Amino acid sequence: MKPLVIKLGGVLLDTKEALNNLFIAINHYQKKSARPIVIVHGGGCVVDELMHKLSLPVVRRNGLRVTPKEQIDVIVGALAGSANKTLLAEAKKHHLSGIGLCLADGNSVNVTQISDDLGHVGHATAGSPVLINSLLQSGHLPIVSSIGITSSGEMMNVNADHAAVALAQTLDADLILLSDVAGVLDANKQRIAVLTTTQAEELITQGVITDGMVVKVRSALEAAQMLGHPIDIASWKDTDKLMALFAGQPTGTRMMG
Ligand SMILES: Nc1ncnc2c1ncn2[C@@H]1O[C@H](COP(=O)(O)OP(=O)(O)O)[C@@H](O)[C@H]1O
Ligand SMILES: CC(=O)N[C@@H](CCC(=O)OP(=O)(O)O)C(=O)O
Repeated sequence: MKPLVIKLGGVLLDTKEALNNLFIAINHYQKKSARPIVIVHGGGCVVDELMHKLSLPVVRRNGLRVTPKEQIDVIVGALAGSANKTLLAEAKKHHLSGIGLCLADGNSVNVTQISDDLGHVGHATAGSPVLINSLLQSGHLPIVSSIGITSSGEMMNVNADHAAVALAQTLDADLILLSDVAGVLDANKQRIAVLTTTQAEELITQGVITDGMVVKVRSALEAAQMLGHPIDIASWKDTDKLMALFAGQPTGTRMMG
């Protein structure tokens, strides 16, 4: 059975009740289904809060955080440290055997620097499935942060949607991108049930899809094309629909590629 990669991020990491509900759903699903789960996470909000406390500037370009050399250490601390361990703690509380990893562990996702302009921001591509598959076979729940390391040993900050796509490719897995919205919304703020590449690019041009959702939508469409099946963008807030979502029902926006 194909593994299921679930991408988490955003304010979820700061929302105790929603995290609790999500892990209840993961626990129930793991008891009911033989399908292994892998979590990939970001934590842009956790990074923003830390930057604010440290009086460091937050600069994003096309949805990606500009990450100067002198900031990569604190960003690694926030994502591979605080955010990763927050999720690991939640897994433990729900009696799930979480293993905290980053993209570089087991060379699961390969990362190269995108450009000097963005600094320590990585482009992610599929790597080796060996480590994560062996963890899944022994009943663990891998929880993977979006921090990667280049072949020359440089730490890179990877957008977590990009990281999730690359990891889903590594594992030939199904992929769900969870966010704080019901799905991709149209100009009237209504959830769009199904979206193709052409429709999505029109909505981006019209300014209906903006900010982080542009990266998410393009990542999902790329993944749908590469994996050969649709990808769902859905809400972590819809607790009662999570089990159905994990089982393959479209509760958010189904991205067709
Ligand atoms: N058309 C759209 N539909 C839904 N959300 C959108 C849209 N355009 C912009 N957004 C914004 O994108 C956000 C989700 O992207 P992002 O903040 O990067 O999510 P996450 O941190 O969960 O990965 C939403 O909270 C919303 O503010
Ligand atoms: C390069 C880049 O933009 N990295 C992201 C990584 C975290 C992330 O993507 O978190 P969410 O999924 O919560 O948005 C950042 O620093 O915010």
